[in-house]
Amino acid sequence: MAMLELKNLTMDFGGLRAVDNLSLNIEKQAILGLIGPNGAGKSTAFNCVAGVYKPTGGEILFDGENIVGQKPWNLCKKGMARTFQIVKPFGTKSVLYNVMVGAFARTDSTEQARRDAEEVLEFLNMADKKDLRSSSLTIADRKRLEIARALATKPKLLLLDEVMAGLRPTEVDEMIAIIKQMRDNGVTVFVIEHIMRAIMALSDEIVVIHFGKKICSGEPQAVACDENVIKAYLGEDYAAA
Ligand SMILES: Nc1ncnc2c1ncn2[C@@H]1O[C@H](COP(=O)(O)OP(=O)(O)OP(=O)(O)O)[C@@H](O)[C@H]1O
Repeated sequence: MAMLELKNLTMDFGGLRAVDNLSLNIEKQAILGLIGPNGAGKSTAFNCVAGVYKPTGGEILFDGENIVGQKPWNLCKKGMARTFQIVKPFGTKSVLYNVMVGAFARTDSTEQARRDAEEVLEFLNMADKKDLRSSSLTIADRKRLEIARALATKPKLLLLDEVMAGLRPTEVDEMIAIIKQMRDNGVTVFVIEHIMRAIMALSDEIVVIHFGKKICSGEPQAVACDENVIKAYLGEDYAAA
């Protein structure tokens, strides 16, 4: 059974159809990349999956259960976590405190939350930064902190929304390695990303949307050569490179 299945997912904002009959499957422990031009409907699709929006049509099966209409905190308890495009930690609080907030989704014990948070920070190579104020972190570390907060909730499915935007090439490489490691540890990953090099290196499968509709899906190499994808998103320069 797939970890996540979208069946004809549709989301209308008044007269605007932001997501249009989108269907896709993410197998357990796979990484699926969702790409498309600005305004294609990627974040809206994420927000439907994460329970922020109630879709106007279709079904969302999370580990076999139709979760349409369930609230984000319920979904978090069931094992879904997400990061946000705009990173907003509690800036005056320490890195550790911020990650413990995530860990409290799973436990009422402060000691347990601290242990879980420290373990996650260790995994993300941020253990030495745990006492720093979050507002003092670099962009790359803020992105890691965002992932740490999500990971501390112990998700089965992690939704990553542009976690590589603004990173330097070496930081992108580190992030790719971290995400693959998370997958190897058992997490299924649904990722939105504009950096093509990263999405190509990461994804087992890529789905491309344009005006809310799926225009292509498949293995990264095949998607990158698809004529419709080149026209709608990648451009001729990418194809020639
Ligand atoms: N809350 C909202 N109310 C009305 N329209 C919205 C809302 N959220 C998104 N939209 C519209 O839905 C469409 C899809 O937007 P969305 O943010 O999902 O695209 P995206 O693919 O994530 O874009 P980007 O790559 O720029 O983040 C756009 O036309 C956008 O203006």
